[in-house]
Amino acid sequence: MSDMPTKEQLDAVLQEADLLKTPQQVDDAINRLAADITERLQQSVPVVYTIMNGGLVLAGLLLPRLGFALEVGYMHATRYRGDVTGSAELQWQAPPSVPMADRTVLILDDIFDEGHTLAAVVEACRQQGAREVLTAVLVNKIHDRKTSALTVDFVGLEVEDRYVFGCGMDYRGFWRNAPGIYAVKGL
Ligand SMILES: O=P(O)(O)OC[C@H]1O[C@H](OP(=O)(O)OP(=O)(O)O)[C@H](O)[C@@H]1O
Ligand code: HPA
Repeated sequence: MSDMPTKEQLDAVLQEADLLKTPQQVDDAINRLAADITERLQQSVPVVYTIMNGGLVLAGLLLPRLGFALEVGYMHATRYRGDVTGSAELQWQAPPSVPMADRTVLILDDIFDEGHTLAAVVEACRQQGAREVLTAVLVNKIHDRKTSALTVDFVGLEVEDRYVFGCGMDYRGFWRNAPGIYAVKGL
């Protein structure tokens, strides 16, 4: 990955970006996710795993809206490592933090793009003996380059085929904290 961008460059990225989803649209989507997940999982006492770093914002906003007994864990798997294109190989920087044998598992992530990351994580959960593995993402990116047959169980929002950031998603490691969902100018 290239050198760290300057503050001026980072500010310009946000200023020039296209706002695809407002903070209100994100909030409404997370309410819908919470209702659908509650209906499906409220009896299951699941382990809810966040995939770091991208899933962090979704987890923080979603978990308090789930009013049933659950356990929380995290894992850090990365394919992009701060770049805007993914490498073939998934790197595990932190393996799953809570045992999942014979449990219902819900995986939270920010974005389902080409699908490598979530497919690999779901496979890892199955190998560790999870009884059932469900997935939830804030954003599904619409294109025909999906690399896995995985169907995400709970999707908050759909976005067009551009490089997006905000609400957990980064541009070169930055702007995960942007409160809406933005597309980088020219990408
Ligand atoms: O569907 P895919 O094409 O596999 O892309 C989606 C994944 O890419 C991002 O992770 P990244 O590897 O950038 O790590 P991060 O969460 O630390 O940003 C994002 O958080 C997803 O986990
Ligand atoms: O469009 C994206 N934005 C941020 N992170 C990502 N990881 C995969 N696709 C994206």
